[in-house]
Amino acid sequence: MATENKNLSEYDKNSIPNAKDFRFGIVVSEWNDSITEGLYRGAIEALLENQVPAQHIIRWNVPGSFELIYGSKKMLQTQNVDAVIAIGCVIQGQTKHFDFVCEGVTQGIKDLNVQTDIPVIFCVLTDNTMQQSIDRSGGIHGNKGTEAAIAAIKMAYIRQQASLSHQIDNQHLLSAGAIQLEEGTPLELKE
Ligand SMILES: Nc1c(NC[C@H](O)[C@H](O)[C@H](O)CO)[nH]c(=O)[nH]c1=O
Ligand SMILES: CC(=O)[C@@H](O)COP(=O)(O)O
Repeated sequence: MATENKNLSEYDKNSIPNAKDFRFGIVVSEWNDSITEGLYRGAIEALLENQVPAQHIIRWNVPGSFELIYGSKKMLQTQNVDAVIAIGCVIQGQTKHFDFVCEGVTQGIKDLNVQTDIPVIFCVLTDNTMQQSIDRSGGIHGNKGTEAAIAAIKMAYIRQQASLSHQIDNQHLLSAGAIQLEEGTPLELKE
């Protein structure tokens, strides 16, 4: 279904997990900043609307969308976050550069999701015209930043539940004597 048939800002508020304890990193590209600032506003408003404390949100700026890869990697490596939102806007110019930037940032963010344990949300517009970007960053088609923030909350929750499930499995295996901890290994179930 194309974006024109779906408002990017609409979501079922009853389907959103409690996000008050989650921490989020937001990496924002400075290219097309009139658009990326609109995407950021959509994201921050959705996070705050879902009880994420402002002090649980860390923002870094990078020069362009291609740098979202490195910025997101360092964010998740050095900051205590449960998800990262990568915000950018790539608009077709006169050359093939658009294709390489879009493919590069897409593959780079995909790689971060494969190679690390922190979800990185792809909030990068890849548009033919500035008007298309305006329409998707708070215009007639809603705000992709809102969509990305909701995705970030849901993925942080999935990560949390997966971790808890794994710890409970280990506890059961320990109790059944199926596995043993190395001497001195503390057993603690994280909240
Ligand atoms: N043309 C756009 C760019 N280009 C810049 C690259 O993202 C990158 O910063 C540069 O190649 C140096 O590594 N970036 C955007 O985000 N949007 C564009 O439309
Ligand atoms: C996505 C880009 O890098 C592009 O907007 C740059 O414009 P041009 O292809 O005209 O150099």
